[in-house]
Amino acid sequence: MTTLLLKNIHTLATMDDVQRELKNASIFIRDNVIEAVGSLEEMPEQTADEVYDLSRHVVIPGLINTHHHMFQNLTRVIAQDKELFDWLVTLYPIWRNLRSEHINVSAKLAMAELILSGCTTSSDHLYIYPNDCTIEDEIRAAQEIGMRFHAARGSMSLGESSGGLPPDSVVENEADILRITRDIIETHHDASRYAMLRVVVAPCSPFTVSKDLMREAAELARSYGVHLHTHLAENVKDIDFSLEQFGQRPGDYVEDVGWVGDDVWHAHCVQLNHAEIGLFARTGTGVCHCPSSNMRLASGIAPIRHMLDEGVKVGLGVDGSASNDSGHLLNEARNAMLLQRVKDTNPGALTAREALHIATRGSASVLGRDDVGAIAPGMAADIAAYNIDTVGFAGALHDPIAALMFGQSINANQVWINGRGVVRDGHLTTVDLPVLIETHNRLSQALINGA
Ligand SMILES: Nc1nc2[nH]c(O)nc2c(=O)[nH]1
Repeated sequence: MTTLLLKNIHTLATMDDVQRELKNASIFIRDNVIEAVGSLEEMPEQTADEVYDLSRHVVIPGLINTHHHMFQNLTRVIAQDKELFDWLVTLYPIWRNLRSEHINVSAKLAMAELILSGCTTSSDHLYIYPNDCTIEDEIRAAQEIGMRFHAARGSMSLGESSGGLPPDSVVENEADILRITRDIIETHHDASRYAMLRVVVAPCSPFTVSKDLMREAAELARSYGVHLHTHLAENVKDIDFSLEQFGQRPGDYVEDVGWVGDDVWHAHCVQLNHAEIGLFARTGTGVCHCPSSNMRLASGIAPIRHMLDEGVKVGLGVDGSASNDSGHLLNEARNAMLLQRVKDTNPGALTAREALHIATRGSASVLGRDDVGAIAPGMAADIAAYNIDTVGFAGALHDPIAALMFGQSINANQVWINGRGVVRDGHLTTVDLPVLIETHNRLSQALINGA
């Protein structure tokens, strides 16, 4: 057993059930679990195997990212001025040449970027499997870097010739998709508390898979008790496709194929209407909000305030790096807060604390986890600490928690995942970042050049 004591914390946002915010606080950790939170006198021991003085830090629970396409790091800033469908059609032929090494390296790069921003748990929606790519390429990446990971086994089966958006050359056979997804669940899914790896069943979107696959995927997921994830109602073209192809709005579509419930979360949901928001609230269906991508692709502004008021579970996601094109989760929370104010022309539409709540507790609930997202006894030791002696905090020390959201989106100085220090003094401890960046750039350049 090893112990870790974080003490003298300048400001601690616990995000616990009563949203406690503490000054001069301490956290005591045994192995991978938080044992105590409070003053130093309240800790079970006043010292530990490792002790950190965080008197110049604001500390929060590790942020949680509920939607990404990590392979897209290789193809950033392409199709810069296109909406979703045209953007995808530009990129599919480049992604057609992905190989196993691309998936592994880009996932590690994406995870490095997320962790440095203070994110400790991420999902990734990997939906394209050309050549020798497998989801195990990114599972390996998560294990190597030490990130808590929800591997969403995506898929595309509806090629252009069947009325779908992607070219036939990048889609898979549905029987293969279901067989491989079952194998991945059986091999890798860990349902236990503090699990570092879970599997999610995740056909890509209504315009890339058949309704049969959606139905069968839901049955498969439920037979194993794993979560379901897809894209939904991302922009107006997406709604038009649903009406033309299925004669249904997204709400009717997801009800029809069994994709509502507290084991389901949908990315984007920009264009959900009032009735559909009610459906999501009644059924416990979750939403991942991706504000930067929605701005980049001009998809619209998701009605997050309305969703929260109706009781919809809302989490946060950076989305793929080809439509964001950054994977900084703190910045995503900032954009969520600011964008909702624009939507509602209301400076109180989303507060800093609410934005932080979405990025921690909201995201945890969307992923179906009650062991991450808060700093409280019995929770996993996933913690991010930001140095407040920085230019961005100058003048904001009276409220460092608000400054994290309103101010410059900085990187974390220290990050622990499952009790393990993965960022020390601003540097990743588990990967050689300069080497990783160099390898990633070499692979990216060759992929974009069509080599
Ligand atoms: N933002 C994104 N939306 C998508 N829909 C879909 O089918 N693929 C994507 C994607 O990569 N990004």
